[in-house]
This record gives sequence, C-alpha cells and structure tokens, in this order.
Amino acid sequence: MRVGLGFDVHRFAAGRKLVLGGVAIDSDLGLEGHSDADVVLHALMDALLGALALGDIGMHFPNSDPAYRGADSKELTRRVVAMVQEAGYEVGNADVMVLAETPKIAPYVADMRASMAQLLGCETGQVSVKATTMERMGFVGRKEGVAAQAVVLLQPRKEDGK
Ligand SMILES: Nc1ccn([C@@H]2O[C@H](COP(=O)(O)O)[C@@H](O)[C@H]2O)c(=O)n1
Ligand SMILES: C[C@@]1(CO)OP(=O)(O)OP(=O)(O)OC[C@H]1O
Repeated sequence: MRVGLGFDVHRFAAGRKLVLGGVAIDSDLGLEGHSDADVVLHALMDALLGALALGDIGMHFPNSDPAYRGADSKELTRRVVAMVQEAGYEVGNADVMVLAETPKIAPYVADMRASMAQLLGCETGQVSVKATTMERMGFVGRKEGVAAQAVVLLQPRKEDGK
C-alpha cells in the first residue's frame, strides 16, 4: 500500500470559470491559472504522484509549457491515473478537503465525488469530498482564493496479484 498527500491553492479571478473536481460551479469568480485552475484535481493529482514518489504536477505538466495553457485538468488527471495503473496500483480511497469561504461546496459534493471516481476508475464510495471555511481568517477567509488538500491510498492492482 502507498499513501500520498496533495495540496494546491489558486487565486480568485474575474472572467474565469470555477471548476472544482471536474465539476462546473456556479460562481461570479473563477480561479486564476495557466490551466483551468481546478485546484481540487491538482491536489488529487499531487496526492497520486506523491504516493508513488513520481514528483509533482509541475514536473509532469510545466506551467511554462504553452501546451498546458487552458488545459482541462480532467485530461491531466487521466494521464496521472494511467501512470498509477502502469506502476501496478489502483485507488483504495481518496479524501479531499476544500478550503473556501465561498462558494458553498455542499450542493456540488455528490457530482464532485462521481466525477473524481470516474477519473480514478473507482466507485463513488471510495471518494470523499469535504469543505470548510477558514472562519474569515487568512487568504481563504478574505476570499482571495480556494485551497484544496487530498490524501489517497493506493493498493496493488488485484489482477497483478501484488
Ligand atoms: N465553501 C464551503 C465551506 C463549508 N461548507 C459546508 O459548511 C459546513 C460548515 O463550514 P464551517 O467552515 O463553518 O465549519 C462545512 O462542514 C461544509 O459542510 C461548504 O459547503 N462549502
Ligand atoms: C497543471 C498546471 C499546468 O500549468 O496548472 P496551473 O494552472 O499552472 O496550476 P498550478 O497548480 O499552479 O501548477 C500546476 C501546473 O502544472
């Protein structure tokens, strides 16, 4: 078994869409980024890569590379999941924490879990999404941006018999 941890932060920006966990969120502000700035999938990818000591998303998908301008983080996640499978592992479970003063994440949690389970090739019951405000403290509390944390457990793929 391998465990991995991921964390990411993106700043709110006008004129951008807000996408979290691959799900479009109704919001006046989106998040700034070279890619689509899906902070939740970025944290999830870093957790997957971290579990296998494969570096981080910036190493695999550099923000200096025009190829990733406006990149769909769902596609990047599929690539990371392929790396996990090639290494002989599958997701045991994933737990994601969204730190956001706004918007309310609760109405989107079911869709986010389903979206991430599909990307990870597992059941919705293996993916948890939770949210908290920062009680108006710090950059999240001042509504400057959104942060996300993710933890994943990887287990040897069953057909590999590891
Ligand atoms: N962006 C957020 C933040 C919180 N929630 C939900 O509200 C609950 C209470 O949040 P506190 O920060 O006051 O503890 C939290 O447990 C979440 O269920 C949310 O949906 N979206
Ligand atoms: C996925 C990438 C690609 O440019 O997205 P960004 O929007 O730049 O987001 P960040 O989390 O700052 O860095 C990760 C990058 O690799």
